[in-house]
Amino acid sequence: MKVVKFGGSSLASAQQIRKVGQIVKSDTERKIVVVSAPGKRYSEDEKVTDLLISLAEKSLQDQDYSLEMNKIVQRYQEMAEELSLNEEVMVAIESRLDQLAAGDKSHPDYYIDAFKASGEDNNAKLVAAYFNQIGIPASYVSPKEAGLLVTNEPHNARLLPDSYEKLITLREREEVVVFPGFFGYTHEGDICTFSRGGSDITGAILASGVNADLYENFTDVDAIFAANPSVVENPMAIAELTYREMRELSYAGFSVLHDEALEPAFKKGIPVVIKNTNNPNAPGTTITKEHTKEHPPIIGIASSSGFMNIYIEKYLMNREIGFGRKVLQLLEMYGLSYEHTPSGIDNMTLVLREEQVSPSIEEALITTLKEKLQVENVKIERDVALIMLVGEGMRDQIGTMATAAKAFKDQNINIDMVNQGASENSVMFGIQQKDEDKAVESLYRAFFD
Ligand SMILES: Nc1ncnc2c1ncn2[C@@H]1O[C@H](COP(=O)(O)OP(=O)(O)O)[C@@H](O)[C@H]1O
Ligand SMILES: N[C@@H](CC(=O)OP(=O)(O)O)C(=O)O
Repeated sequence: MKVVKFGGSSLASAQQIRKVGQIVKSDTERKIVVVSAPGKRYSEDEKVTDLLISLAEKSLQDQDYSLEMNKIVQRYQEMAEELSLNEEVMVAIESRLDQLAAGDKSHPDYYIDAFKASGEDNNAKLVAAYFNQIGIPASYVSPKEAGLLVTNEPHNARLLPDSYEKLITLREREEVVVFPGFFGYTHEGDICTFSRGGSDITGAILASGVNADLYENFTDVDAIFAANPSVVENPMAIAELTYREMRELSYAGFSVLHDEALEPAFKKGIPVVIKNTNNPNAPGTTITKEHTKEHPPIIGIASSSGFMNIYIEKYLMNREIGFGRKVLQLLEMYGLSYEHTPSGIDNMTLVLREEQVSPSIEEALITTLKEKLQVENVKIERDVALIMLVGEGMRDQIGTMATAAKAFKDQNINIDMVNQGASENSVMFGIQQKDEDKAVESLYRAFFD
């Protein structure tokens, strides 16, 4: 049995949905189909999820949201008409949107999440109707009915593991299950979505829940490339990579697969294949436990911006028992999560996502570090990008650092921070955001050309 997820780009128009129908029809093992909301049809187009967020925000402020509502309804309407679906589908979609607009606004985050989730929910109803029309017996199944339970964290929910007890029963369905991605229900019955791009997570959860043989993730590229194709021209396609490598690459910017989508598949050892809806015969990229084929020592180069460094200096820091704990406790006190903590003898750098740290939190943090922990120097650097060189083969390769350092030097890029774990699966470089693309291009040339 295969679980198949189709991303927003694969479901953006009637023409794309027809391709999806053919892909599902061509393999009877494709029994569970997870769908995203309609994505972009062309680069300047709007994703339905983004339209739903602006609609909900306007509605919360009692502003006129008719423009967004019309655009959303029109997106589904055009697809339903072109696919010659009967009126029932559009009646259900429009009445759900009206019901949401009239919903409880006393908890804005839940109000927004219910709207966000409707993008996938309505699309699943439409796709199920289309499958039946072309002779694929199918039914829409809601996360509530299937028992997909999540934490009470709007915009950033996580799966509650007891969901698995019920999800296994999806295996018993005769017909193809069409399941909306991106959200689940809390124990209290509220809708909470995963973070953006989270339909990939739903696909992985269902694959794990039903013990699938394969999780196929259909998108709009032939493979995962060794570098982001919008930064490097014609990057090399990766035939195979491990969960560990993919986890690091998707964390650091390979948006083609959500980084949280790997854990459920990894735990059960279910292989994941990335494939192209527009070219389904291309072999795609397989993500597995171990490499089975020959592969280069560096498998990919990813980059991600929006980080900040908090550099802390205190003489004899290395002798002070509990200093690191106290620093991290301070972060906890301000509700901040940290990404990395490279350190020296008398200094420590905290790498954080900068969107969490408002100027007032920054000021309070500096004051507390100086007053409570007697830190001598605190330096803040914003607009930091992280560049990640990933590859399990790096371990047995001499000279990786030398090649990377030369690539940075050739482009006159200053390295602010280097972080390499003992596992030697990856090396991370902190640089200024303005140099991000230049750094990826230069590293790509150094390792792949
Ligand atoms: N290393 C990479 N390899 C392939 N695609 C990448 C990579 N890094 C970023 N991408 C981008 O990921 C996109 C596919 O992901 P996404 O937009 O989430 O698709 P979907 O709509 O199918 O969910 C590609 O179109 C590509 O621009
Ligand atoms: N529609 C949601 C969830 C998702 O996974 O979408 P996509 O498959 O288009 O990345 C979003 O835009 O975040």
